[in-house]
Order: sequence, then C-alpha cells, then structure tokens
Amino acid sequence: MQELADIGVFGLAVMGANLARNAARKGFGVAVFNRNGARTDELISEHGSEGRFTPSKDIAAFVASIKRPRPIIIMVKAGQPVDDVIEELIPYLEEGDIIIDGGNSLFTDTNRRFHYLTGKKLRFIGMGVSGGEEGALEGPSMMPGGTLEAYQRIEPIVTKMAAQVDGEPCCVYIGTEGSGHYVKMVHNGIEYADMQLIAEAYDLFKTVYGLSAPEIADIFADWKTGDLDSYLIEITAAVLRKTDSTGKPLVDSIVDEAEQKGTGRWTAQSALDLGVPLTSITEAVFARALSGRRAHRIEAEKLLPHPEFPKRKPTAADIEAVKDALYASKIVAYAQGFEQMTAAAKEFGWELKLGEVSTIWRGGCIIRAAFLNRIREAYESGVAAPNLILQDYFRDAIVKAEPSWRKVVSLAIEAGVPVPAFTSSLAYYDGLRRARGPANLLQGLRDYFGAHTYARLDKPGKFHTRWSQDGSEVQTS
Ligand SMILES: NC(=O)C1=CN([C@@H]2O[C@H](COP(=O)(O)OP(=O)(O)OC[C@H]3O[C@@H](n4cnc5c(N)ncnc54)[C@H](OP(=O)(O)O)[C@@H]3O)[C@@H](O)[C@H]2O)C=CC1
Ligand SMILES: O=C(CO)[C@H](O)[C@H](O)COP(=O)(O)O
Repeated sequence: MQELADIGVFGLAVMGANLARNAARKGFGVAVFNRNGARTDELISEHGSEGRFTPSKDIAAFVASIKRPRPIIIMVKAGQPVDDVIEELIPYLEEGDIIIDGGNSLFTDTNRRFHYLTGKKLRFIGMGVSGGEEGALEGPSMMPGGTLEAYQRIEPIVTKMAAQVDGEPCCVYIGTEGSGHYVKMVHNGIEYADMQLIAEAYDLFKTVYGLSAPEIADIFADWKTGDLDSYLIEITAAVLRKTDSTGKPLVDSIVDEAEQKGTGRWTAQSALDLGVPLTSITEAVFARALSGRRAHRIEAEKLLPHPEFPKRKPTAADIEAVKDALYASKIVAYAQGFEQMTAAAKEFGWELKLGEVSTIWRGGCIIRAAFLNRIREAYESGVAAPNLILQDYFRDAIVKAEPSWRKVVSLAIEAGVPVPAFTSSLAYYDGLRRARGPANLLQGLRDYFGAHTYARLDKPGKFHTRWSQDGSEVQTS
C-alpha cells in the first residue's frame, strides 16, 4: 500500500500543478486531483518522476490518500468554484482537517468561509500565493491567514515550499480570518501601481523622446542595478527586447488593452471603504479601465486635437529624471498600500505585522524588490511613522527626487502624454506635506447647502452658519 501523502492539491492548472511539483521536489508526498482528469494525467506523465505523487480521479480516493489531519490546498478559479470545491470536499473530511485556499479570493469570501468551516469543526486557511507560474514551482511568496494552530500544522511544508531570502522563508503567518488574502490583495494592488508606473516611464521614452523598444529595454536593464532593482523592472527589459517572427519588437504588436481579474479593483474598493487615500493604485486600476475602451480611444484620437511634441533623444539627465519620478512615485504607492493595511488591521481587528509582510515580499512574489529591504528596516527600527514617506530613508529619497519628478510630470502634461500614476502620486505628496489644505472651503460649502456643520481653528465644538437667513453662526455641539 502506498504511503499516505503529506498534503493534497486540488486544481492542477498552472498554479496548482506547479505548487504540487514544488512540494514533491522538496520531498513531500503530494496527493493530486483536478476536476478534469486530463490535467492530472498530464502532470503525472510529464512530471511524475519529480517526486512522490498520488493521483486520484475521484474526490473520496483523493482525500483518503492524505495523512490526517489532512492539509488540502485548493488552487482553482477564484469565486464560486472555491465554494463548489469546499462543498465537494466536506463529506469526505474529518474534524481538524485543513482546507487551504491558495487562489486570489476576495478577503470577505475568505472571512465567510473561515467561519462556515470553523462551525463544521474543519479548519480553513486563506493563503495568498504570489510568484506566478515560475514562483509556484521554484518558490513563491505565501501569505497564510486563519487560525494560528492550523497554520502551525502546515508550517513545515509551506515554509519549505516558499522562496528563501537570506535564509528566511517568504512565508509567515499573517493573522486570522481573511487577513492573508487581504495582504495578497494589497500586494496585487501595489503590483498594479508598479506596472502602471513602468508603463508611464515607457510611454515617455517612446512618445516624448521617440526611443525604440530595444533602446528603452537598455534603460530598464540599467535601472535593474540601482534603487529600482526589482523583478518587474527586470522583466520589463526582457519584454521590451523580445522580437516576434517578423524580427520586430513584440511589444509594438501587442494590443494596448490591459485586462484585470479583480484584485487591483478590490484593493481600491476597500481603500474607499476604509477612507484611505490610495491614489496611485486606484489610478492604475482606472488606467486599465481606460485602456479597455480602445474603440472609444481610436475614435477620440480622430476627433480631438492633440499636441504634436517635437521628439528629441533624451540626455542622461532626462533619463535620470524619469528614473527619479518613477522611484518617488513608487515610494508613494507602497506608502499608501502599507497605510491601507494598517487601516484594515484596525478596522477588522487583525494584528498585521507589516515588517514581516515586507520581509516575505522580498522574494518569490511579483513585486519583489531590493526596495522592500528598506521598508523592512523602517518597520524594524521601531520608529512608528504614520506614513512610510516620513521614515528617514524614504523622506530623503523622495525629497531628493522631487525636482525631477515635478519636471517629468510637467513635461508629460505639456506633451499631452498621460502619466496618471506619476501625477496622482505627486499630487498626494503635495497634499500630504501641507498642514493646511483647501478643505475648509469644502466644509463651508457643505454647511451652506446642507447645514452639515464645521469645526473652527480658534475654538472647540461644531458650528453652523445661517447662510441664507441672518448670516449668524450658532454652535451645534
Ligand atoms: N496564474 C497566476 O499567475 C496566478 C494565479 N493565482 C490564483 O490561483 C488560482 C488558480 O490560478 P490558475 O492556476 O491560473 O488557474 P485558473 O484560475 O485558470 O483556474 C483553473 C483551475 O480551476 C479549476 N476549476 C474551475 N472551476 C472549477 C469548479 N467549479 N470545480 C472544480 N474546479 C474548478 C479548473 O479545473 P478544470 O481543469 O477541470 O477546468 C482548473 O484546475 C486563481 O485563484 C488565481 O487567481 C494566484 C497567483 C498567480
Ligand atoms: O496574483 C497574481 C500575481 O501576484 C496574478 O498574476 C494576478 O492574476 C494578476 O492580476 P491581473 O490578472 O488582474 O493583472
């Protein structure tokens, strides 16, 4: 009789198959199941020799082939399929078994599933997994949330499967309920902002300076060695350098419509609910939405005049300025993402350790970057600044970059090239560093049309002015 597997993987598309192979390569016995059995056959025929797999074609046999208490990773399409799979598994599970949802589930769904399964004496972990196809195989960043004792049962397996940076696994217990999926959602939101900023830098080089894709690839390859060192900068150079069968840059033939599966939008929606000014990520979501209106854009280009900007090759200083603008905007995006996690922890009663979050994002995941070491140091220093921008390292970096950032945004505006993430990040920065903004007028207007009241700088309490009556002011509280 075959030895029982250490873990089960349900769902063998790119992510599930590679996570299963990852676990098997690390020496764990892995039970595998997919609704369409052809994927199971394919995994075993192509990679069965990589480790100890137990394939099954029915759920009862799959569950029975796993050591108790059974940890089962579900890696299926997010949404209803996760609920369907949970219902299919429940009849075969026993008290204490652990379902781990490794997909990009919405954190409120994870909260619901966590409480539902706890009520059935089963344990549930919502585990964000980042790293794409390659990360799942070679070592992803993992963000598990649920009960601590359920995590402790799977910890020896998942910490071995995760990417390792400086001897530390990119996997740590995040907190209870849907907190792991929340953190993964914000990771993806930051991923949206990072990518949008890169796309805006690319657009400036292409549209304002007239550089070709391979010329821009050289710039990004150069940036890989500095402050911007990151996986996304590295793959940007690779994407820009790639030619297609005609020998021309592939990127020039890709349709300029960005798709989205939802995690960026959810991040922005949650920020709105929490009242967090998450401008960079939200602009990145809107930029994808506008990119999706391609037919409108094609029509509008014919109807709306747009400035013809004389193209000239960039100087080294021009390139450096775009780099500074990208770096400063990136600091804003991360500061906003971390502020959102702080607000969510408070709102939902989670104890999120943001230093640990930055630690596990240093490897395996899509936003992995040298930069995350600086964020980790900021949190480890124990100096609790309410906003990362106010930590010494980031404050110095952003102040140094500010003149170039402003110059680049002005140039883009003058040239009619949209850089919404650069622009909104700068506007956020300018708003943040003003002790007194213009919202006093908003309050006056609100009080005028709706008697909504206002506070005064010179005395405590709330006040209302009888604007359309005798103009007198009354104290309301
Ligand atoms: N692709 C990526 O880079 C990343 C993906 N993720 C997340 O990981 C999860 C898996 O992603 P990915 O591997 O790309 O696969 P997909 O999201 O494309 O999902 C395909 C898998 O879901 C299964 N499935 C769909 N509906 C059902 C159902 N009702 N019952 C049972 N199984 C079902 C499919 O089974 P069948 O073969 O039978 O159709 C297949 O195994 C998703 O939540 C995704 O968002 C997370 C990080 C990165
Ligand atoms: O989770 C991921 C990486 O971390 C996925 O790649 C995600 O699907 C990307 O999101 P979108 O498809 O919306 O761009």
